[in-house]
Amino acid sequence: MNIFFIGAGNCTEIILEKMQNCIKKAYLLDYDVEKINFLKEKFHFCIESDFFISDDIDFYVECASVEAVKKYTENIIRNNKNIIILSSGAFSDFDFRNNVENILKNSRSQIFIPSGAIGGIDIINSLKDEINSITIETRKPPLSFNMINTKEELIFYGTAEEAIKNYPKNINVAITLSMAVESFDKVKVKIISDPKIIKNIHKIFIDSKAGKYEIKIENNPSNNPKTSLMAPLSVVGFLKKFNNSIKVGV
Ligand SMILES: NC(=O)C1=CN([C@@H]2O[C@H](COP(=O)(O)OP(=O)(O)OC[C@H]3O[C@@H](n4cnc5c(N)ncnc54)[C@H](OP(=O)(O)O)[C@@H]3O)[C@@H](O)[C@H]2O)C=CC1
Ligand SMILES: O=C([O-])CC(=O)C(=O)O
Repeated sequence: MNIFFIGAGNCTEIILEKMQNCIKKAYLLDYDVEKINFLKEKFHFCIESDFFISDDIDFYVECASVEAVKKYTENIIRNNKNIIILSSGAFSDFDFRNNVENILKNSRSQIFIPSGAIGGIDIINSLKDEINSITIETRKPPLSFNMINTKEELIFYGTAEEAIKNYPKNINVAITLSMAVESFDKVKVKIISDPKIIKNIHKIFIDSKAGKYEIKIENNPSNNPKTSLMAPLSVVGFLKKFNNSIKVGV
């Protein structure tokens, strides 16, 4: 398959590594030419590229930033191409979300938001209308927040929308949950900078008419300490099972 990557950083490198036997051509766009050159050297099927739309491309994959999602998605879906988005935080912007939904009404495109650094989206998909409350508590080492606190510190408590405004590279997971719940008011977010841990830990508490659920995820970080290794692996998992005729856990 041919993939256009928006962003040539940490997640893109991991996806390329894991998908190298399945990718024919990987187009790379990034502000940083050195990152592109590094990946071109490592994976010979990589090609530096400006943004373009082509029938040659099977998937656009965004592994860059909230801002990049806002810059490129509308063009991609106006042209009936599919995109996988990791920086799901972009969807907390009402105008952006609204425009995308309107364009999709007349487009054959699909937007795929992987579960990224969390799990339990299957539970939410099943219970959506039954949920009374949902909270995510995210705990990461201080380095992820460019902090040097020596004691545990609650650095944010509030809505998912406010959380992603304050921490656009650390809490996309809260917007992924909000998209799954189809409510931007319901998901409450706690963010803790914790010097005692080396993992990125997400706890999700769901109270619903069908039952109570607590999901704890202890992620190893990737080379980017803000980003859990599971986030790019969720894209790999999705791409590998996309063409399967039997889909499990849908
Ligand atoms: N949904 C989820 O569960 C998760 C989502 N994420 C998100 O995934 C994204 C990728 O993470 P990761 O690979 O670790 O990040 P990296 O910083 O390693 O790589 C992102 C690359 O994209 C570049 N970039 C950003 N915006 C643009 C743009 N508009 N045009 C061109 N290049 C751009 C960055 O350049 P520069 O450094 O100069 O900005 C950087 O080189 C991040 O937004 C992260 O927050 C991460 C973890 C979990
Ligand atoms: O990788 C993680 O653990 C979560 C993350 O950065 C995000 O949601 O933006």
